[in-house]
Amino acid sequence: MTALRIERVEVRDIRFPTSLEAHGSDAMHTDPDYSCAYVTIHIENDSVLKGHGLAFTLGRGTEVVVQAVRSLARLVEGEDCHEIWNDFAGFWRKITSESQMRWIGPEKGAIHLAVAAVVNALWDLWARHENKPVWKLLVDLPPEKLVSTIDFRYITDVITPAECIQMLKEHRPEAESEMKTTGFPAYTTQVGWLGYSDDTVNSLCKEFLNDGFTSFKVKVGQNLEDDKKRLKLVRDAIGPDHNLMIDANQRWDVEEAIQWVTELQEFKPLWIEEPTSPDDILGHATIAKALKPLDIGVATGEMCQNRVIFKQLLQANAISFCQIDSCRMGGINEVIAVYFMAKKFGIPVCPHAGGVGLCEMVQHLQIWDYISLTGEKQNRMIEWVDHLHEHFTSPPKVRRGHYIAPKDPGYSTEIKIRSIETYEFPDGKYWSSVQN
Ligand SMILES: C[C@H](O)[C@@H](O)CC(=O)C(=O)O
Ligand SMILES: [Mg+2]
Repeated sequence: MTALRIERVEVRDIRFPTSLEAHGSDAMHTDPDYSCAYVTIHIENDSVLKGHGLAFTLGRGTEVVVQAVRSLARLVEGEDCHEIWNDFAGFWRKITSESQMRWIGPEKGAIHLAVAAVVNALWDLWARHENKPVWKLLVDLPPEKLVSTIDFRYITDVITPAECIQMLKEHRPEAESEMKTTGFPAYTTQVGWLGYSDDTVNSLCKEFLNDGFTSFKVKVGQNLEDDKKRLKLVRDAIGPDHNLMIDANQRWDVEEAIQWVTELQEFKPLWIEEPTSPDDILGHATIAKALKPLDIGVATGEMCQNRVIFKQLLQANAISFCQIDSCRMGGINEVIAVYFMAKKFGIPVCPHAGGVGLCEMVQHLQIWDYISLTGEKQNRMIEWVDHLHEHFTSPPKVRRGHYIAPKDPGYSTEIKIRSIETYEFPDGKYWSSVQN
């Protein structure tokens, strides 16, 4: 087999000025500029095959993740991709456990975001090399091979490689064709950004209902009376039978969360997302117990730093919905470990996708889950936000409120050159024009 040697890991700071129109705003992140550390892996003597990966950020601070990618690059450059893919868990452990760098994590924060960007680029490259979209690569890998990509350190008390291999289904061609035609259910957060006016919220509800959406998420947590008004507006617009979810983005203390959400029960939220600190496992468990009689579930995960936190959330009965994020943990290798654990605990995964490039990635993971792991759609949906897809070479397709399985090879993470030239920070055309 010809070697696929990694010549260079290139990383860029890309920032889109979404804060200008309050896109993506919530109770804690009032002015996000959807951004990313964007990685391109170049292969020696090959100008065509490249891998693209990203870690989502909110603007300021992206430079820290970019620097972290540069620090990791020396562990990646010069490696042969085939050797990485043959022992992906070993490579993952090498870059997450480097004896000096692990001190600035371990497996959390900026260094772990950098791991995600690099690891996701390696999966994109692998899928392109196989000429398949990532979901299909995941589906087609023999169970032993797929499971061998996971580093099980810290989770064997809950799940083992043998159990994961057992869980994987035989190939299901009918499920594949269903994903290519009907697709997987989506929900929208578009109607719920905190900085949007009531008129905008109202017209977006109508637009998404017309597009076939049946589940809607709204931001809460800044002001209780405003939350009530906003939720009444949305509930009236979508009707009593559609799903309404609420998201506080870590705004409250534990008791405050219980009281606030209790005040909102009349709007019948399906879940309260990120009620408190993402690190507070027992706090989530307390909230979940208190809200159970109200039939309101707890959802979290977009800021869960690694598989260990997810493991404990599941062990503690702290969540009813598990919200993996494609680039908060260390890329696909770690995310699928969480899918396996969620299946074992019977908790549905509803991936987080409010950001740039996240809808692009998580569709692959959830479609794999449906085809190969759980075969379930009940209580499962992929978040959809309609921002910035025009900057990607393979934007996701959402039809009648469903994600349609992507066809293009890779992880849908390649950003168009023109967009890079415009939005690279600080010297791209857009940023140099606003700074002058
Ligand atoms: C800052 C992001 O837009 C965040 O509000 C996204 C989020 O919480 C979600 O999509 O859920
Ligand atoms: Mg959220």
